[in-house]
Amino acid sequence: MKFDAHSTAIEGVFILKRQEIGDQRGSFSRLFCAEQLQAYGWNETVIQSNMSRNVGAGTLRGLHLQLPPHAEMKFVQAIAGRVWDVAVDLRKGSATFGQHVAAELSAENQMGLLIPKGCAHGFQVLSDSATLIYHHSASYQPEAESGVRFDDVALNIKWPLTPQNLSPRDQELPLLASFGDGVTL
Ligand SMILES: Cc1cn([C@H]2C[C@H](O)[C@@H](COP(=O)(O)OP(=O)(O)O[C@H]3O[C@H](C)C(=O)[C@H](O)[C@H]3O)O2)c(=O)[nH]c1=O
Repeated sequence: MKFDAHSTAIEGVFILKRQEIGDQRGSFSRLFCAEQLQAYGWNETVIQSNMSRNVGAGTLRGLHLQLPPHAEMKFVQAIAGRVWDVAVDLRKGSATFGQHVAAELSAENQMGLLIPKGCAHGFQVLSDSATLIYHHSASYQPEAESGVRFDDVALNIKWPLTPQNLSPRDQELPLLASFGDGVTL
């Protein structure tokens, strides 16, 4: 079983399509493979895996990242429904600082987004509900949690639907300008 990888405009952000093998009983697919993902920069242990269950088209979570020394890589996949998944480059010295890439992730298209340290992640639900699985290379450290506002004009993210259901925290996240010239990793 192999992941079909596609690079993006942001270095280190990859779209990885998992393989699904079906038969008369249903199907089998691999959600993570350390050996294969090394080729796309994942050279650390999976420390935590999380599940995000979401209801309501338009629901938006993010854009979040953990700051050093707890910066983390994430591999995000949809196992039910459809989301518009976004990564924003906040790395100091990156040629794409402040830029973002987006991809539709769904149970059907089997796509996942590999997000390197120093990039913020967020998504918007496109279906009535959606469930995401995350693999993380670091543990959750609330004191290291940061993020950038989903509607910051400096990011110019064209969310497909009217954003809904944002948490109070997400509504108050800082703007890109507050990151100066970026996160030092
Ligand atoms: C992320 C996380 C959260 N929590 C607790 C903290 C809260 O009590 C509750 C919900 O947390 P939060 O509102 O931060 O969840 P999301 O807004 O979905 O955050 C996630 O959504 C964006 C899009 C991401 O990329 C991150 O994985 C993550 O930040 O779960 C934990 O106990 N462990 C965790 O790893």
